[in-house]
Amino acid sequence: MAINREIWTIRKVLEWTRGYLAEKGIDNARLEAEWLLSASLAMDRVGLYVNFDQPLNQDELAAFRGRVARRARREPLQYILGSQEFCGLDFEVTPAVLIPRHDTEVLVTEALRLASDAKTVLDIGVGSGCIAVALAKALPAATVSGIDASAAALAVARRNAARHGVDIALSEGSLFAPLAGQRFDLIVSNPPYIPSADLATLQPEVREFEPVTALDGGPDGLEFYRLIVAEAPAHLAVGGWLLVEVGIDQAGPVTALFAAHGFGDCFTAKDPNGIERVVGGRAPERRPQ
Ligand SMILES: C[S@@+](CC[C@H](N)C(=O)[O-])C[C@H]1O[C@@H](n2cnc3c(N)ncnc32)[C@H](O)[C@@H]1O
Repeated sequence: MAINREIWTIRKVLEWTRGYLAEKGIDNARLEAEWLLSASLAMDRVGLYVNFDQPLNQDELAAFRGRVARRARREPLQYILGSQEFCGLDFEVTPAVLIPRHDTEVLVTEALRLASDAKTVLDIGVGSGCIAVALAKALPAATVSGIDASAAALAVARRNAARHGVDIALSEGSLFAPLAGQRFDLIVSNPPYIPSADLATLQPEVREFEPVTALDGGPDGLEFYRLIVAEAPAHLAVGGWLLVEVGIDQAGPVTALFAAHGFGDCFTAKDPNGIERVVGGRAPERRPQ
């Protein structure tokens, strides 16, 4: 796309970009080229197909080139486009937040299956707000709270709550620190869970662009589960549920943590790829004081 005098139609731009992005190691290069061009022309993908022979003007080419260059450096498509769909809702994403993953939707599904009568809900590590907003939409009578250690992530969560017309009580702090004395019917969390030594092996989109504070789960990846499972009983109502997302091969050790802290009705649930993705359990019985 360097020769200025050439005529670059939508068809030609897409063909060139598919090849270029594929060379840079990007799967689904054609589809990504279409998303990037759609954003640059403010035209949906069907529009691209029906206007294949339309030439791009210099401004359109410049805007598109900038986006392609970012993607070629392996910046995630979602940060370039500024959004990601989750549970059928469109979320703003910036480099301050983890990009919502479809695998996480099973956490929302299980929470709604088990605790559809929850009146008070807490999401620890709220990030973009995807889980908290999806739960708030599905449980309009519930009061939903979210905690994150990152002020920048909370700003994104606040905009996503406003975008979807839900009220979420957002607080900055570590785990349960801002919540002394508060109890919830349902606590959910998708905490950082990548073992520290594995961070360097992640694909560049994740390793170089997503916030490390959303990924690093300590030496064995289980650091946050130890803290959350130990502290959750003091913040769960009688019969309340704790549900956490887990990484590959973590369901066993995390279930053991739940059992060691007296949780009942412990279960695991798989994501659509057949990987154990959620561990849950009910608040341990409270001993008389
Ligand atoms: C894996 S991301 C999950 C984000 C979002 N809930 C989702 O599922 O896409 C984990 C989140 O935990 C936050 N976090 C990391 N350490 C924390 C801590 N000590 N207390 C509260 N939140 C923390 C990160 O800032 C990040 O937003």
